[in-house]
Amino acid sequence: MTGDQDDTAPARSIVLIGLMGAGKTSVGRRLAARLGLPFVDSDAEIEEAAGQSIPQIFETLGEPAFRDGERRVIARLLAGPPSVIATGGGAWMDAETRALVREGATSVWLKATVATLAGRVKDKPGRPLLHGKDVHAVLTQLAEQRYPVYAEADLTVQSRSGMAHDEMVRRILEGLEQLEEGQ
Ligand SMILES: Nc1ncnc2c1ncn2[C@@H]1O[C@H](COP(=O)(O)OP(=O)(O)O)[C@@H](O)[C@H]1O
Ligand SMILES: O=C(O)C1=C[C@@H](OP(=O)(O)O)[C@@H](O)[C@H](O)C1
Ligand SMILES: [Mg+2]
Repeated sequence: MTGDQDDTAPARSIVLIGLMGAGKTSVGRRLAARLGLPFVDSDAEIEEAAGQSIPQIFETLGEPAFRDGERRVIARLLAGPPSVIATGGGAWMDAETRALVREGATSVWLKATVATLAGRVKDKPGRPLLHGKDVHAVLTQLAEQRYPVYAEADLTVQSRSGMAHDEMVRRILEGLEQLEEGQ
């Protein structure tokens, strides 16, 4: 063991899913550092490939084109070395993506209440689905559509308002360990 790094890095990628504000990006980066794995974020990869921000992509190319790019980027990331992969909140709703993740990675749903999520993402730019909308109402509707599908993840970890990022990392590591023991 060196520093904060864990010497038992998993052989498969870990794919973080969940609604906007769940912590996929910020907790994912810390989880990767803890496990000594590369961290990748599908939104950042799409932005780099397109040379545009997520809001610009939605505006100029439209959401269907974004979803296409998202599916392709995640397939490419899954074909690479084991990593912690933060996805965008809608990625898991694609059946092809779910099948690929099931085949080659471990999926982790970062679950939180709409109130917690809304508190984290309101007034933050960069999420076109929320821009100029009633954030609580949009998240409530997305939660209704998506939570039953997110629930198919290999592991669910509850995030609460005010919970430190590192506490989430600890809970994820604990859950992954239990998952491994049960296999
Ligand atoms: N467990 C947490 N505790 C405190 N703040 C958090 C937590 N998880 C996320 N946040 C904050 O919420 C915001 C959104 O998190 P982010 O990682 O971008 O979520 P996602 O990628 O799932 O949309 C960030 O400002 C982040 O620091
Ligand atoms: O939930 C969604 O459909 C989206 C979530 C965003 O990522 P985060 O979940 O990281 O905010 C980003 O992919 C895009 O704005 C669409
Ligand atoms: Mg994110």
